Amino acid sequence: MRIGLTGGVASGKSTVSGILRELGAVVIDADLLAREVVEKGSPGLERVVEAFGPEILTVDGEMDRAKVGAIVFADEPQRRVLESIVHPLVFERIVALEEAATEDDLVVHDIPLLAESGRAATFDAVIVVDVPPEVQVERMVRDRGWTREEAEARIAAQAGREDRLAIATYVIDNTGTLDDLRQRVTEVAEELRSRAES
Ligand SMILES: CC(C)(COP(=O)(O)OP(=O)(O)OC[C@H]1O[C@@H](n2cnc3c(N)ncnc32)[C@H](O)[C@@H]1O)[C@@H](O)C(=O)NCCC(=O)NCCS
Ligand SMILES: Nc1ncnc2c1ncn2[C@@H]1O[C@H](COP(=O)(O)OP(=O)(O)OP(=O)(O)O)[C@@H](O)[C@H]1O
Repeated sequence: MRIGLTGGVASGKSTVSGILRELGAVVIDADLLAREVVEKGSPGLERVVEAFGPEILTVDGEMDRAKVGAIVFADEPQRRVLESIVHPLVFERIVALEEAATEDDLVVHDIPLLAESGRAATFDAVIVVDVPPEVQVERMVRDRGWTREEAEARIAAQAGREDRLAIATYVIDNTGTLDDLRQRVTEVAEELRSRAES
């Protein structure tokens, strides 16, 4: 089964995918792939430098993620430019990783922008991790040291909560404790396994 996993920034997707991995799922993480395709010295990073200038590199030749984030989350056309470079490269890697998975695997695609992509219907089921925007902001400020403004800019760059909930087969409410989350994820994984068997 191919499962889409999504949720707003800092909703808890990585935490959920970590639990699913412990429960035996194969996880394909789009954020991780989006980092790999612009690694130091990669053709992807070369293209980002052509578009945004060498000032987005650190002294070590890595992409300065904070600098690029400050540019693209303040300016939608710039964000589209970055996405037009990164997304096709990520998609290529997703296809290659999927080919490596076996038929019995529960393959979970952690895709932050699944609602925006229009690809939700290509999955057998979609899990949406849901928290209200106040909780997203609180967790970004608490755990990432971002300002409230930075956190709000990232939320504003994404689909609204209702648009994400509209693509959900399963909603995972993550306003409770991490123990509550683990219990709900385990329930959803069991339902997915019984669907796969039927
Ligand atoms: C702008 C960048 C350099 C900022 O890096 P940073 O380390 O601060 O964030 P990171 O990559 O870990 O992403 C954290 C979260 O931000 C949100 N986010 C990232 N990119 C985007 C985007 N283009 N639009 C809306 N939200 C986004 C997602 O919720 C993601 O889970 C980076 O996010 C990036 O390269 N974005 C473009 C690629 C992309 O769209 N990735 C998202 C899924 S493929
Ligand atoms: N139920 C919870 N209670 C408290 N903190 C939580 C809970 N779930 C997740 N967190 C914390 O909130 C932060 C965001 O979670 P996580 O990194 O899993 O979100 P994400 O959706 O993957 O984020 P991103 O969109 O940036 O990839 C993390 O610091 C995580 O430890």
